Amino acid sequence: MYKYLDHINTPQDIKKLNIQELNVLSNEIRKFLVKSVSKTGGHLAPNLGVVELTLALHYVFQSPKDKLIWDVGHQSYVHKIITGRKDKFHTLRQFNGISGFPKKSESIHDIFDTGHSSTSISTGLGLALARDIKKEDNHVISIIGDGALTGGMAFEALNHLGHVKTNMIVILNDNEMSISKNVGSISNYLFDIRTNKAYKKIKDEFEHITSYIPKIGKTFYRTAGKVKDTVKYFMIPGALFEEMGIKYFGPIDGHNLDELINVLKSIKKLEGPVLVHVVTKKGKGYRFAEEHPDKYHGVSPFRVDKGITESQSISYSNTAGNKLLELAKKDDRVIAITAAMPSGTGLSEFKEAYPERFFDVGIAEGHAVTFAAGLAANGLRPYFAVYSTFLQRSYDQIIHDMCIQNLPVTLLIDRAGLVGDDGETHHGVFDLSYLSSMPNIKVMAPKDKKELEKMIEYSLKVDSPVAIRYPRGEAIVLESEDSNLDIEKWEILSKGENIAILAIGAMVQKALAAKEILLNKGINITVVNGRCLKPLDHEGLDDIIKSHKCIFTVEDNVLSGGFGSQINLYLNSVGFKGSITNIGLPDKFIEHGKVDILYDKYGLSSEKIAQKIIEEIQ
Ligand SMILES: Cc1ncc(C[n+]2csc(CCOP(=O)(O)OP(=O)(O)O)c2C)c(N)n1
Ligand SMILES: CC(=O)[C@@H](O)[C@H](O)COP(=O)(O)O
Ligand SMILES: [Mg+2]
Repeated sequence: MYKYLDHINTPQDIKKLNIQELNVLSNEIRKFLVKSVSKTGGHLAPNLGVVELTLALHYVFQSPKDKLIWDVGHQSYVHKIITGRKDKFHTLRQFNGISGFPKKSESIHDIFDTGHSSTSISTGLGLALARDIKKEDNHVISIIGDGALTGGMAFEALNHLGHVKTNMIVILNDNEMSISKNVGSISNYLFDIRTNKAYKKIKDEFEHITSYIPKIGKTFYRTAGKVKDTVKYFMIPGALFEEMGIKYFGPIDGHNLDELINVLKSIKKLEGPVLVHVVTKKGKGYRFAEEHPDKYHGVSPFRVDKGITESQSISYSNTAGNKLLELAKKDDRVIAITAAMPSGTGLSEFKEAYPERFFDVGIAEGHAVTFAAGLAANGLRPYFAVYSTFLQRSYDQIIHDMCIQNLPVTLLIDRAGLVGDDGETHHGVFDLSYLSSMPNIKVMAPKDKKELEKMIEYSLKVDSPVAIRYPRGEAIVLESEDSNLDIEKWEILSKGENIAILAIGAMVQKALAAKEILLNKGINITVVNGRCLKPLDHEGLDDIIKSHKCIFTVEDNVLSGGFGSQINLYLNSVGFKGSITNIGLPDKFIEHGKVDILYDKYGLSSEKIAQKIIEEIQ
């Protein structure tokens, strides 16, 4: 089928090919990627952009002795394909299949597990300094994208690297894209480097003039040296990195295997830290992805000849974005913030409508929270829309900058609960636990679309931090006549006898379906929408325990510290004598796979909830 790819099983096989053959192999890998990812879904455009770069790295270095660390890791598919996982590639991101990110458990060539951004230089530096201490001999290579370089941690690591000056290589894969167009002053700086055509001409002229200087006199020579240093800041590509103590090489064409291999071979011999600036095209080789690298960053299954079809359904993300836009029209204090995910969080239209009140801060979730707190401290009403898993980066900022000062920042926490295919690094299953332990913040989760809208409206009326968490995907609308106008009060959705399920967020729908299953078996239970976790609706709970002796709590969060834990604490404090059973996620990292498969495996499907209730009451 494939002339070269069929014979590539280990990185050693790459080394047997010449440049011409490697170029043919690159084309074959692109075909393979498009065909395979069109069936499984996955991060297509980032991988199409790094085919030659990955081959060149494996050609020049000796993996796994030399350590390749992929930042975020969403662009490690080519690396996976040539390190023995080509035959399993059709299982990518499927339950029990290979992961969409590097996993040490999968291969000796995967050095470090990733999924979150901007960690590769810190990891690499740790590996390199451990190597030095243990007197080992290998190369450490961190491959970081221009988007990931907007994350503060990357700069903390460069700061450290330039100081300790150990042997380490940083490959900066610059495709001008984060998920959307990359933003920020560093991104502008890289753009200037890439496009500085005048640089070479001016540099040549300057060197020509200064070559006469020794004949003129020492003083002038010294002065000219200083001028040259100053000019360097403006003229020499990568001066920023050079000044940090890191040798800069580039920009290099990341699709030219000859050039890539030659440069990598040369820098391999150098002492000290080196940064190689490689310019690539995201989506290269597949027309649709080249034209819309943002839309092809991560894709669901699609037809290769037609490209992706965009979903027509309204997601929770779009619901939140639309509601925010509506509020912004009426209230000019409303500000929207994203950390490099404007479209994923439903803010694209807000960005178009109110560019002056929209901020993309780059992959900088910690900064986003403190920045929002600053805006709130000066009277504005910032909304930070962020995936639950990435908000973990802001734990201290939420406490120190939002909650202690009781500032009215609202966190719109998208992708809460199980997210599916991205797996353990991306599930948003800790937020209820860590947020509900913080004073001053209100923590909510809507059962459906209408309730999300209501919560966002409510957040604008209160003068304190608010966190609203909602799941990935289509926004459902549940039938309910909510007589309760107070969103902090719980809602009784169905009245039964003696047994009550208290559910939160996406689990309310599961609880209602479990109730139907039980009704068919002659068991009539109460279902409560526990939409506000903090403050906890004590009055509502008091009423429920008056008439129910068996309480079940259901949440798509870890059991430890979450919805059920908070209810247990309260029921203990009032001396509840009945039984309480908590249903939620266990104390382990949850693997990847379709959400419904995972719900079922971890007891959160309606069938499993009903089954658990039957077991407990028998
Ligand atoms: C902490 C964190 N925030 C956000 C994300 C979501 N995310 C994944 S890839 C990506 C863009 C990365 O851009 P870049 O590093 O340039 O890689 P490219 O896809 O362009 O190759 C973002 C924002 C993440 N993985 N981790
Ligand atoms: C690699 C990464 O972190 C993102 O690309 C993430 O996979 C996006 O997830 P969604 O598909 O839910 O937007
Ligand atoms: Mg990029």
